[in-house]
Amino acid sequence: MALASRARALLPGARSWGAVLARVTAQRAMSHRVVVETDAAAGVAVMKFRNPPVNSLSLEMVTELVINLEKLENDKTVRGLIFTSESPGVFSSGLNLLDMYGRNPAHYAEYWKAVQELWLRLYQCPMVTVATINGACPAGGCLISMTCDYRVMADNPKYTIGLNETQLGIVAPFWFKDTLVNTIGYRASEISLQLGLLYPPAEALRVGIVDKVVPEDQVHSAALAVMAQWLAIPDHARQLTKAMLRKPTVDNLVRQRDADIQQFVSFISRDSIQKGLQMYLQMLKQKKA
Ligand SMILES: CCCCC/C=C\CCCC/C=C/C(=O)SCCNC(=O)CCNC(=O)[C@H](O)C(C)(C)COP(=O)(O)OP(=O)(O)OC[C@H]1O[C@@H](n2cnc3c(N)ncnc32)[C@H](O)[C@@H]1OP(=O)(O)O
Repeated sequence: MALASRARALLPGARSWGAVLARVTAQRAMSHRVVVETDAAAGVAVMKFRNPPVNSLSLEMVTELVINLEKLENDKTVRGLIFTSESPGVFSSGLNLLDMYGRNPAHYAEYWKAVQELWLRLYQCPMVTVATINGACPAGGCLISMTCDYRVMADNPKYTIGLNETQLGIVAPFWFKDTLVNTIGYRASEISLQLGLLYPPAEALRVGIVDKVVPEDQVHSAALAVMAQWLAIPDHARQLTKAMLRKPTVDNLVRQRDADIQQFVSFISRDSIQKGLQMYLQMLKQKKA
């Protein structure tokens, strides 16, 4: 789908092409939450998250990620893509709680559609994708990294990774669960998802939610070495294999996208869930104080 069509699909409030482009352009002009650096000779791009303070996946950030991904997919010189945080400490704090709290149903629906779109695009990405996890990586941050072909994590015990949704009193949707099961297996997912576990690096490696743990100062060179290994495989063979492996999981969401949006809107709008999110946000503030 062309960039403008994608933008229009993601920004349903906009009534015309001009409005879509004006809105996207305005978002871009305001800030760049995603920085892309491309090494054309190596055929590798690095996408850095830059959404202070904690790289939360706000609607604007998700939209920028989707637009940048589409641009890179259309650039035939780029075969590999590395995700990382521009500022070590937090890879991504996950979905933006402020897009899920205190908003109206139309906003929740728009947000969820954009999050679905990001996952669908990342999970089916034809490029080799490597997550360089150089900070905390809960919930939606973990989801993004699990969509990648390979995960390298910095060996810092302060950093944790996992789907911790139940700890917030919310439920990871089925496609988050499917992605986890595909990554660490069914039994480990039963334990991990119900308890909302966040794993420090050594445990993350043991359970298989990351593939490699390296000293913090080597995390980027390790990701580049992994990328070189994967890029040695002919693209067409690797891409078809990836598509074959991931198609059933993708189809599962594609079949029920609208129902999933409705379920999200109805779940997140519940008073009890809103109350829980409010308390969680307060807890984050108090922890800081
Ligand atoms: C049955 C049907 C089901 C259908 C589906 C329905 C439902 C829902 C599914 C939803 C799936 C959700 C996925 C998610 O990703 S939810 C987000 C989960 N994220 C977290 O739990 C992480 C929370 N944050 C932290 O743990 C920490 O902030 C940190 C990432 C470890 C970084 O710590 P630190 O550097 O110490 O920063 P602070 O904690 O001080 O935070 C700085 C400010 O940032 C705000 N913050 C943090 N995380 C988020 C976030 N995810 N979204 C928005 N804002 C966030 C924090 O409140 C501070 O704000 P302040 O400066 O105003 O106090």
